[in-house]
Amino acid sequence: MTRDPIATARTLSEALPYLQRYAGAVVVVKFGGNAMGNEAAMAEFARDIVLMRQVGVNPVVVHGGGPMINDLLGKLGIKSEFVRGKRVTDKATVEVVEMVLSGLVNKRIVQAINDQGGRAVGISGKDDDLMVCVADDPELGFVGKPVEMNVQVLRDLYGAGIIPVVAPVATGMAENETFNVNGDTAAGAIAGALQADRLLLLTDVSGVKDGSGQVLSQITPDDVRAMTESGTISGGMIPKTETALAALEAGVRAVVILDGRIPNACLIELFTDEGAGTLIRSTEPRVKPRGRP
Ligand SMILES: Nc1ncnc2c1ncn2[C@@H]1O[C@H](COP(=O)(O)OP(=O)(O)O)[C@@H](O)[C@H]1O
Ligand SMILES: CC(=O)N[C@@H](CCC(=O)OP(=O)(O)O)C(=O)O
Repeated sequence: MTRDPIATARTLSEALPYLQRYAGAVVVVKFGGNAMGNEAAMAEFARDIVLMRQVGVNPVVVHGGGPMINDLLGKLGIKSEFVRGKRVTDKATVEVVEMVLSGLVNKRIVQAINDQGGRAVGISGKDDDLMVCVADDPELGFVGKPVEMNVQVLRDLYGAGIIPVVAPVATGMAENETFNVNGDTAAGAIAGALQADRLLLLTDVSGVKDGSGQVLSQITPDDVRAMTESGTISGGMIPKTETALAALEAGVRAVVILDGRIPNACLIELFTDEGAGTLIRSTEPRVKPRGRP
């Protein structure tokens, strides 16, 4: 590929207001299992995260790994089903979930970030009691609903220049209890507790689509409620938009649902005029701020 050095320099120059705007910001990024794709996509994601850290953003990565859990459950001959976008989780399943999320997937992301020159440390919701849960719904078994968040460990990590990578597995109120937490739910709870500037939910669709299949560039919580009522928002999009509304309620400034499979998705959203995906925020129009606030 031939590169135009003038265009490269211009791109960097145009990013200046956004670099200034996001210096010191806390950005929680949910990396879904479907967005992880192949090794190249993983490396690309890791590079974006390292670049964010390099320009003074404090990224916190929260990951999923549903397809990877399905793989191991399949090999072990354990069946599992989903109810309203969440996996019904019995004792055998929760052990597999913890193995896959806290082990395989978490360490794969940590390694990818470190390979790009970042300093990533992988933890789960159990570490330092980051996320304490109760059962979400008796029908779902060991699926957790976060009720107590202890996010100081994340502040300590990013304060020291480290990129925390969080597996959505949590501890319960009783001793020796383990909960499987939906990755979107975990990311929203963490973003809310940190009062994050942005929550980016990376998935495998280009954003929230309207009835005719067009991606909407910005919607309000009222739009989300109306679209859920009418059935325009359904399936796996429900936990995402529910998470978005809860996060906004908790004080997160804006939530973006975007396609993690497109190259440099996070950078496009944070550092370009166009942005990416669907921004969910209360009322203000999608006008990117110029320079320091
Ligand atoms: N209005 C909508 N706009 C976009 N996607 C939607 C909408 N309603 C339902 N969906 C579905 O939600 C899915 C995304 O959720 P999911 O597959 O659970 O993502 P992930 O695995 O990244 O968490 C899309 O693939 C799409 O099929
Ligand atoms: C309760 C629940 O559904 N937990 C999810 C956790 C992983 C996840 O959220 O993965 P994605 O983001 O890749 O979908 C699960 O067991 O699949």
